[in-house]
Amino acid sequence: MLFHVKMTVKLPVDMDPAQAAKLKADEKELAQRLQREGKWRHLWRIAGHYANYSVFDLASVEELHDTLMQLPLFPYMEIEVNGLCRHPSSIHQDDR
Ligand SMILES: O=C(O)CC1=CCC(=O)O1
Repeated sequence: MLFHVKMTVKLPVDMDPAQAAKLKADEKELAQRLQREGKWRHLWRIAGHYANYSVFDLASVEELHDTLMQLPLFPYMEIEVNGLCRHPSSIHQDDR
């Protein structure tokens, strides 16, 4: 199942810079592992925002929920999710 996810990061302005750097490094490590596993298909910065558009390929809504909750930055993100399905006019044979 494909999910389009918008993540907007809102770190507290008074967060300790070392804590923020650790959260970002941990987030990057997990994000790159999930990309290597093929679960986090796309990760795009939204220009001009501390936010991203991502596409996840996961087995279920439950797996999406668990994956998002594991993200180190989860407590500091606003997350919007939309499920994706094939468009009848799409010329692409697969969904990649
Ligand atoms: O910077 C972001 O948009 C949040 C984020 C997601 C994966 C990552 O490494 O950072």
